[in-house]
Amino acid sequence: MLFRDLAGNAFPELGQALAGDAGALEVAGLSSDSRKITPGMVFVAIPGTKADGSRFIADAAEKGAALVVAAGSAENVSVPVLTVGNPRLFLALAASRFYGRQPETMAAVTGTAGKTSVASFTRQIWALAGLQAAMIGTTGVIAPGRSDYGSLTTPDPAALHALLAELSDAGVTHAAMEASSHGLDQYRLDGVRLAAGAFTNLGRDHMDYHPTVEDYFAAKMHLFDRVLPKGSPAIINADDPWSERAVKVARDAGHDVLTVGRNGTFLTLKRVEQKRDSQFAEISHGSEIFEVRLPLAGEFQISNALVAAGIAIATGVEAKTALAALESIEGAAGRLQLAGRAANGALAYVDYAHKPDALEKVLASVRPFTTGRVLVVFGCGGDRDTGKRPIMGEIATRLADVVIVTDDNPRSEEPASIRSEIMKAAPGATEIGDRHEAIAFAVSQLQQGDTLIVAGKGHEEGQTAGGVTRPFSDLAEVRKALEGISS
Ligand SMILES: CC(=O)N[C@H]1[C@@H](OP(=O)(O)OP(=O)(O)OC[C@H]2O[C@@H](n3ccc(=O)[nH]c3=O)[C@H](O)[C@@H]2O)O[C@H](CO)[C@@H](O)[C@@H]1O[C@H](C)C(=O)N[C@@H](C)C(=O)N[C@H](CCC(=O)O)C(=O)O
Ligand SMILES: Nc1ncnc2c1ncn2[C@@H]1O[C@H](COP(=O)(O)OP(=O)(O)OP(=O)(O)O)[C@@H](O)[C@H]1O
Ligand SMILES: N[C@H](CCC[C@H](N)C(=O)O)C(=O)O
Ligand SMILES: [Mg+2]
Repeated sequence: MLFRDLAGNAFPELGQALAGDAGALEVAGLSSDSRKITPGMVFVAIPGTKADGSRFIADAAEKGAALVVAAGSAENVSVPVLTVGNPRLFLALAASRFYGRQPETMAAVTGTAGKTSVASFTRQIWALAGLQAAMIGTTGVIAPGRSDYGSLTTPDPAALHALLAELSDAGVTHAAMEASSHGLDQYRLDGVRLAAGAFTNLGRDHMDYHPTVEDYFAAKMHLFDRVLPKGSPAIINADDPWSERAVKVARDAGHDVLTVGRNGTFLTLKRVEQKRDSQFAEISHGSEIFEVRLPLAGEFQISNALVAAGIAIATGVEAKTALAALESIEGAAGRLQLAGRAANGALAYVDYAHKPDALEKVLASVRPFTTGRVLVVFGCGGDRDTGKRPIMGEIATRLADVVIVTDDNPRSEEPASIRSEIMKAAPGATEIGDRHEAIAFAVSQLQQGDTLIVAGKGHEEGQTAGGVTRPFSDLAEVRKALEGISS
C-alpha cells in the first residue's frame, strides 16, 4: 500500500508530504512499537503513558522503518519523519485503512462492569439467530472454530485491525467488542466501523489512570461523542445512576437512543423472580410481553442480557428471536461461574469482581438464594488503584458472613501490605496470603445452604508476583478443593 493511501485525508497537516515522495512510498505495515518494526513498515511514535515513543525512532529506523509519523520533529534520523497532531488517532485510522476488512456489523460496549458479559451474550444471541458471530474482549477472542485467551480488554489498533481482517476473512459478519476507558482514551477504537454502541453502568475503576470520576466518565462517553457514527443505535442501561447523563451525551451526539432495564423504554424489565441458579424475567418490547428464563444467577446478569438483546435487536435480529436466545445463553468465563457444589449442596462460584461495585453486586446477588452463609475470598491487585482496597474490605465485611483476604496479582508490590490495607477495613476477616490455601480453607468451611464466591480473577490463568506469572486458576483450585484433592 502507498503511504498516501494509508494516511487518508483526515490529517491536513500531512498534505504537503503526501503530495511528495513520502506519499508515494510503498509501506509494508505499521506499528507503534519499535520492537515490532520490520523493513518497509511505518513506525508511529506515540507520546505514551510510560515512555515517549519518539525515543525509539532511531531504533525503528535501524530495523528498517520506511517512514516515521510522530508528534514532533526528529533530528539525525535516516528516514523521513512526518508530524501529526494526534499520533494515536493516526495509528487507529491508518491501521483500519491498512487492514481494510472488518465484520460488517460491529458493536462496542462500554461501562465499568458487564462489558465482557454483554459482548459474550451479544455474540451468543447473534449465533443463535444463525449469524457468524465473534466477540473480542478481556477473556479473549471467541469466533466460530476459534477461542483465544485474552490480554487487553481493547487491543491496540494494529493488533485489533489485523484481527478484524482475519475474522472477516473467516466469514464472521457480526462482532461485539469491549470498549475500555483506556481504549477510548487512547483512540484504540477510532478506526472501527461501528453499527451500534452500548453503555452498562459507571462505578469506581482505574483511578490510577483517570484523575477524576468525571474524566473516567468522559473517556467512556467518547464511544458516543467520537467513535460511533452519528445516527447509530446507542443502547443504554437505564437503571444506573449515570444513565441519564449517558443518554444525554448519546442524544447530543445525534444517536438513536434505546434504553433498556426497569426504567428502559426499548426493552422494559417488568418483573424478576430469582431462582437458585437461574431467574425468570418478564420483559416488554413495543406492545408485546415476553417471559424469559435466564439460566444464570445474579440480577446484574438480567441487566447485561437486556443490553445484549438491545444490541442484537438494533442490529437486525427479531425481538422474539433475541429474547428466546437468552434462555440458552451461557455466562462469560469466570463471571459468576458455578465451579461446583460441595457434598452438602453448598455452591461455589468464581467471579471476576475486582472493583468495589462489582464486589457489592455479586455478593448482594447471591444473598436471595443463599439459605446459609455467604463466604468470600478476594484480594486486590498490586500496581493498581490503591484507594479501592479499604472500600472492598468494607463491602466484603458488610455483605458476606465469612471474609478471607488473600493475594490477587500483587505484581511489583509487597503482598502483605496490600492485604493489610484491605484488612484495616475488614474487621473479623481471616488473612491467608497463599491463594491456593485461602481457597482450600474457604471450601473446607462450607456448610449446607452456604454460597462461596472466589472473587477477582475470574477467567485468569495466572498469578503475578515479583515479576513472575505462575499458572493459577481459581476454577481449578475450587474444583480441586471440592474433590478433596490436596496438592
Ligand atoms: C497504561 C496503558 O494503558 N498502557 C497501554 C498503552 O501504552 P502507551 O501507549 O501509553 O505506551 P508506553 O508504554 O508509554 O510507551 C510509549 C510508546 O513507546 C513504544 N515503545 C516502547 C518501548 C520500546 O522499546 N519501543 C517502543 O516503540 C510503545 O510501544 C508505545 O507505543 O498502549 C499500549 C498499546 O495499546 C498498551 O499495550 C499499554 O497497555 C499496558 C500493557 C496495560 O497494562 N494496559 C492496561 C492498563 C489496559 O489498557 N487496560 C484496559 C482496561 C482493562 C479493563 O478494565 O477491562 C484494557 O483495555 O485492557
Ligand atoms: N451489570 C453489572 N453490574 C454490576 N456488576 C457487574 C455487572 N456485570 C458484571 N458485574 C460484575 O463485574 C464482574 C466483571 O464482569 P464483566 O467481565 O462482564 O465486566 P467488564 O466490564 O468486562 O469488566 P473488566 O473491565 O474488568 O473487563 C463480574 O464478574 C461481576 O462481578
Ligand atoms: N483489567 C484489570 C484486571 C484486574 C484483575 C485483577 N485480578 C487484578 O489483577 O487486579 C487490570 O488489569 O487492572
Ligand atoms: Mg471486560
